[in-house]
Amino acid sequence: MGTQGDGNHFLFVGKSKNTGNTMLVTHHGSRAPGAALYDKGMKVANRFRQEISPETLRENAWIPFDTDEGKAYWEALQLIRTWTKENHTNIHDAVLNKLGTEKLDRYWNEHNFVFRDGDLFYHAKGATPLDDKFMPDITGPRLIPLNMSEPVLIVQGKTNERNLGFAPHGAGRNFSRTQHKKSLAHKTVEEIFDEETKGLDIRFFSNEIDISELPSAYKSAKNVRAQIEEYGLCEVLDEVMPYGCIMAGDVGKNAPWNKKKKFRKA
Ligand SMILES: Nc1nc2c(ncn2[C@@H]2O[C@H](COP(=O)(O)O)[C@@H](O)[C@H]2O)c(=O)[nH]1
Ligand SMILES: [Mn+2]
Repeated sequence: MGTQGDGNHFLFVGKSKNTGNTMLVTHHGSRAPGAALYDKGMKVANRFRQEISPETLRENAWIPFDTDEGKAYWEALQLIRTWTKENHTNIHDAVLNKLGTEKLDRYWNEHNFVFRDGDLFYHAKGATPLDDKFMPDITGPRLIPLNMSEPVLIVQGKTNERNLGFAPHGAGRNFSRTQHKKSLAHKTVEEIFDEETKGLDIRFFSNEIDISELPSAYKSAKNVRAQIEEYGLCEVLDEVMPYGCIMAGDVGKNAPWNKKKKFRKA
């Protein structure tokens, strides 16, 4: 609790285009507790698959909701949701405490999660819910990060015939991490970093640049924004103009948790 993990998890600081206020945006998911639930859930789902529909692929296994297991899984998902929100809140509170300041406002949103509308379950991979029916306890607009050098979009929207009540949750990757690294192999890591992060304060906790998290790893923010507009997916209310961000960095080279272990042993 209170840490953000690695990969594309980030703590982003920027300025509201509308008000000039400083804004802090954190991105991480359900992390280890979510992964543990997923593993357990898939084992249960696979038992149902073998019983109900052995011809269905293992990856497409499901747990029927009208069973004890289905209800328990849904409840566990809600617990994971609470844990995730609490973890974000912890990080935001720690920053406020350190700065000795108060927040003006706070809101959050979710993506890559399961949302329910009556008997329908929406697996919103790559999407963030706009419609309040998916998040009755929601308190503010939704957020769409694109990449570290682009504004985070603050959006709102209603269900329409194209969006099913969801907006894209980000830009998404251009290609795999390995392909991305290969495509830039003719440059040094430092060159790539300097070119892509000019004017920004980008920090990696491990002190190792992770080029697979730089803007070129993600789809063109301009295209994503144009498509949001073309298809009327949601309305952009404000933009958080980037100042900088902190991420774990390349933990393959230098994992902070390994260092901590050594320190504890010493
Ligand atoms: N503002 C930033 N946005 C980023 C950064 N790294 C990734 N991203 C965007 O967030 C989504 C997250 O999606 P997920 O499915 O991987 O959780 C991703 O699609 C990017 O568009 C960043 O450092 N700063
Ligand atoms: Mn993510």
